[in-house]
Amino acid sequence: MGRHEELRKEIDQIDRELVQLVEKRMKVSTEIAEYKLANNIPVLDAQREKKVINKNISYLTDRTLDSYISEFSKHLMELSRRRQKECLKQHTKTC
Ligand SMILES: O=C(O)C(=O)C[C@]1(C(=O)O)C=C[C@@H](O)C=C1
Repeated sequence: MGRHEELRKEIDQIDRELVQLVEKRMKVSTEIAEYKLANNIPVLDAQREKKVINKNISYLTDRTLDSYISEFSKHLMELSRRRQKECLKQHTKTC
């Protein structure tokens, strides 16, 4: 196997793990949505989002990746909010 293919295999494995973790995160987010619905709490919590971004950046060892992880976290939470809203709207068993 050439080096390119070898590295792609590595990426594929990382993506598999990432997808599994994102799925797990989305499930927890859905549970939070249920809690928010029951307790009349809005989906967006801007303060919490700032904390999550800073926390995630702090896990990095490579400081040159700060802005990437900041953006990645923002995207992740945007998707999480979208999913929460979708679940609250439909309120079906799939969520
Ligand atoms: O912590 C919450 O209240 C959540 O709903 C989770 C979450 C997240 O995905 O991390 C999603 C939406 C909020 O704006 C803040 C954080």
